[in-house]
Amino acid sequence: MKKDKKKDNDLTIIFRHLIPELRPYTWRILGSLSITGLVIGADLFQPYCFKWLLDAATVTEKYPVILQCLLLLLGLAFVRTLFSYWEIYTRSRVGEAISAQYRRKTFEHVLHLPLATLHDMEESAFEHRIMHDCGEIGRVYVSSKFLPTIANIIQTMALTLLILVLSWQVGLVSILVFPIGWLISQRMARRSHTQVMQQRTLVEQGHAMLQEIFSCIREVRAVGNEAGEIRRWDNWLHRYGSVICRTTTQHQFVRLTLTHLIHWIGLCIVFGWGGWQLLQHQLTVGSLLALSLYIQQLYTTLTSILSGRIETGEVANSLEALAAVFRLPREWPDQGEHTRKEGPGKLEFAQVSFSYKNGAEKIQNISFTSDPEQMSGIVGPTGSGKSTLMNLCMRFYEPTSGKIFLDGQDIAEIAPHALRQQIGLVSQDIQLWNTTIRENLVYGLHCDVTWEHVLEVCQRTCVHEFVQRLPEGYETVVGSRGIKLSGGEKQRIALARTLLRNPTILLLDEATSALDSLTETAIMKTLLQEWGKKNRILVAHRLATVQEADQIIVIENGKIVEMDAPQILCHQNGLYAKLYHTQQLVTQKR
Ligand SMILES: Nc1ncnc2c1ncn2[C@@H]1O[C@H](COP(=O)(O)OP(=O)(O)OP(=O)(O)O)[C@@H](O)[C@H]1O
Repeated sequence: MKKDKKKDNDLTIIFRHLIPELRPYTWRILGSLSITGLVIGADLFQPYCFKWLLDAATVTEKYPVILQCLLLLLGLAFVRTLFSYWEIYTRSRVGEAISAQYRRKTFEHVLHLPLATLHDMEESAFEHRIMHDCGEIGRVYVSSKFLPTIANIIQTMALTLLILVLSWQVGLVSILVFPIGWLISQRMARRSHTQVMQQRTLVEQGHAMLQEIFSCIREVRAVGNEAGEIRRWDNWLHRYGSVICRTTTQHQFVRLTLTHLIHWIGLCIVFGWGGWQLLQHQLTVGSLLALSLYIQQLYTTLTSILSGRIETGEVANSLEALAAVFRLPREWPDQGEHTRKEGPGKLEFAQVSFSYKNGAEKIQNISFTSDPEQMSGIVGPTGSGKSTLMNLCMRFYEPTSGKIFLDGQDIAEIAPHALRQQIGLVSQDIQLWNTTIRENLVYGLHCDVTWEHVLEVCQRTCVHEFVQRLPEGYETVVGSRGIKLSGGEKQRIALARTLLRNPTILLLDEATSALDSLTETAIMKTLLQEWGKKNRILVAHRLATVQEADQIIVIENGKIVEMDAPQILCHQNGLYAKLYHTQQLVTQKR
């Protein structure tokens, strides 16, 4: 995902992108912080109890006070434990709610991105945004860093005040350590931002690689390249390992150094100065103990603030990555008319040209009309642009020039959502959901259909024929992407699924290529007779599939080279006749 050239400071990124998103959770955050306030209160009270206890033992020598202080401390410990549980719970709830809000928003946005945008991206990138980055923001950052940091800042201020009250000289000197720590952490935060970026890129590459290997597992097995893939994976592991090792070492080093160094320096100051004040009888033993406990607490909160500061790089990266996703323009509902009255389904291409991003023109100046009740066949050599034409009809891509009209209306003025309710596409690459055949058949149906109607369509598309032989019939689970079905079975389900939506225009892109001739003939008969009122456009390599078509459009290198009825074209000396005779020859030889 592209990033802006000018880099913002990570705190600026957090303020710009995260804070506005927290607004709906203001009350929940305030509730969580109030509980944190109770925990802080208990922490602040504890050293004072010890001071009273020690002063009672060394100065006033009152044993009952010691017992009272001990009871108070034990009570405080139990109450604090309860408050802490409640605090962690409310904080996690806020964090999870924010993650869920980001996940919902990102998922919804990605679902509405144009196909062209989705195809340009690494498939796993969006998955990573939704699963990792959204979790990073809410669960990791807000619940365990952002809210604790606010609490730590409040606690730091209270502690500073208490220390100053107990001994202002010790207080002032011990606070001086903070600016030094802040400077170190600012520097580390900048470096960490870059390292986190490297880490993120590597993680995404790893995800993409795994996804690719597992989706191509048949090919890996077929060519026996398991060793090659293991080498590729090892290579990634090696690169990832060294980046993680470097980042973790630096993080841990800074965190430990800050924690130990600051603690030690702080304690030396307290006991050095405090000891001297004790000798001068300006401080009691109880006050010295309370001071040292407060200083310990102060430095613990300070180091949490500082290490939290170093780790802001990670969440800033996630926020920036999500902001980049949100900047990608949506396909719908911003464009075109949302609802549309159904027409007869006349489709007209008027001088349409198209090129994929930064590429040569794959469709050049194409004009043709396909009328209702007509069957048009599109044929041509592989790579000539037939599927691209289908994609343009569906508005998966926009023509670079020219227009496509549906019943006289430019499809650029119709919202893709409304357009696609009228056009049914069965594409070459059939995707089935990993669920039952029944659920696959009715997937995405907007209108109510009876099971009898589903069965009727299944019979016409020869689905019923193979499903009834399956032990679990329509309740058979088809596996991931329909892996448990044959290519022809998948095609039949896809065809039935499209016909159930009852579109006005049917686009069949090699939709029967995997069927045996008998099944294909039966389905073509249905298309000709039962669905004869629809505008049907068939892309086919096998010319027998389109021999009953009213017109054939022959495409070569993105241009229409011939267009007429098949009976006429096969007697001309063009590309269609050449393809036709070659296929006949091959069939005769067999
Ligand atoms: N998403 C894409 N990005 C860039 N180029 C593409 C994309 N999809 C297809 N192409 C290119 O566009 C050209 C036309 O492809 P298209 O799939 O439309 O051909 P086709 O006639 O349907 O081929 P086939 O008969 O093999 O299915 C090809 O050169 C192909 O490489």
